[in-house]
Formats: sequence, structure tokens, C-alpha cells
Amino acid sequence: MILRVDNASYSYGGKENVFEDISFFLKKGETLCILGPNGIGKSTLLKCLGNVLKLSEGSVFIEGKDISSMSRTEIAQKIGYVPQSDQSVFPFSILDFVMLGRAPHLPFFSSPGEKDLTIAENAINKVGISHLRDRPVTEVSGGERQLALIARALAQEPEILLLDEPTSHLDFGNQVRVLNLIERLASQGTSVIMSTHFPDHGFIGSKKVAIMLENDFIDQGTAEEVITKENMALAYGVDVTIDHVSSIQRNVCLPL
Ligand SMILES: Nc1ncnc2c1ncn2[C@@H]1O[C@H](COP(=O)(O)OP(=O)(O)OP(=O)(O)O)[C@@H](O)[C@H]1O
Repeated sequence: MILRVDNASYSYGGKENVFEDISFFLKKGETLCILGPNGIGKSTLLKCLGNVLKLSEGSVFIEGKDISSMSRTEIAQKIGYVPQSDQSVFPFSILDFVMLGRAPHLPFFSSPGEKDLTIAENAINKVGISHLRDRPVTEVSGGERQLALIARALAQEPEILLLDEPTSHLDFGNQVRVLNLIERLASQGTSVIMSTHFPDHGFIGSKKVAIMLENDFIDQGTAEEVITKENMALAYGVDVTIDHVSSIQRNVCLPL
């Protein structure tokens, strides 16, 4: 088991917990896809797992080690976190922006070397933005920036990749490319947790799916088990027909 989350709760400081008592685990090479309505806490959970926020209660273990006892660098060597959006204002070139992903692997005060450059360039190629290599990250489109953020996390060579709505700004082709990439990474042993608003993404590859609702996961299992008419109605407050759910399944574009 690469990641274990025990009884995790988080509050932004008000009385209410955003989520409460969430427990789950992830094996090496497994992908967990988290669905759930707007504002339910998916991003907050990913931020806690990515060490951007500290859990109010509970623990996160990576390979059995409590992340609260690990340094920021140690955590960044294991976990790559891709936020939903990014407000960077420094006009780094895409290549330099992606090279930042190498920082956790560099000894103090040392510059990146040839190996780091190759890893960053490979990451840029994998997400299909090599033509933007020298463009300032502040001057690319929302989708291009989302791909650059994914490339930066890939350059970290993490064992666990956390992706917050990684396809939200992407056109159809780039959605398929990113979903294929996630499948490939998982088959090579990377463990992935992604949040999404697209239920069909849950059916692609062999993902575990969880629906987050009212502070916790209401269900965890295969997409077929979890993405049901009942759960969709419960999570999103809309009545969907069996036909609707099965059309989500039928319309899935499987990775090549
Ligand atoms: N910085 C913050 N300070 C206070 N409350 C916050 C902060 N960020 C988010 N929240 C609140 O925490 C709750 C969960 O937000 P979060 O962004 O985690 O939801 P989400 O499931 O990712 O939503 P979406 O699908 O819309 O992105 C919401 O009620 C939100 O208003």
C-alpha cells in the first residue's frame, strides 16, 4: 500500500468540517477517481494530501510513514500535486516552469543538470506542448497552462500523482491524451488520485471511483458499482434515468 488516509478531517476555521473522518487507501499503480458536487471538498482533500493544507484531524501515511514527520522536500519527492488552476505571475518559459518540478530532487544550491533538462523536456513532450517550450507561462491559454502544470508534476517523477480536475480546461483531444497518460503512468506503477466532474472518466481504465458527499465518501468501488442512477441522484440532486447512466458508459472514449 503506497498511501493510507486515516480518519481525515479538515476545517478552514469555521465550526463546520469540509470533510470528516475520511479513510481510504491506494495501492501502487492504482487510480482513484473522485466525483462529487461543487463545493463538497474534493480540492480541499487533494490539497491536504498534497501537503498544501494540514489536516485538522487524522493522518496521511506514504509507504507507512506519517507525512507529518516528513520534510516538505521528502513529501515533494513522493507526491506531485496539480492544482485546478494556478495564478503564477512570473513569466517563466514553459521549460523553466516545468523544470521547477525537479527542485525537490536537487541538492541545496545546485543548478539543474542535463538529466533534469531531459526529464523536463520529456514531461513537456508527454503532455503535447513541446511547441510552447519557450513561451512565457503567463502568455498561454487556460488549457495550455493546465498541461504545463501536469508536466511540472510529471517532472517531479512522483510515486503518487494528485490531479485536481485535470481535464477541466481541455479540449476533447487533450482530455483523451491526459486520460491515456494517466493510464500509462498507472501501468508503470504511479498511483493517481484525480477529481473530476465527468462521470465517464471513471469508466476509463481500471479506476476505483469514489463519490464525495456530505463530508465523506458515500461509496467507493468500480465505476459500474458506484456510478449508478441512485448515487447520481443522491450526489447531484437530479433525477437521471437508467438510460442516462448507461449512455454515460456507452459513450466512453476508451484510451488507445
Ligand atoms: N480558502 C478557503 N477558505 C474558506 N473556505 C474555503 C476555502 N476554500 C474552499 N472553501 C470552502 O470549502 C468547501 C469545499 O471547497 P472545495 O474547493 O474543496 O470544493 P470542491 O469539491 O473542490 O468544489 P468544485 O467542484 O466547485 O471545485 C466549500 O464550501 C468552499 O466554499
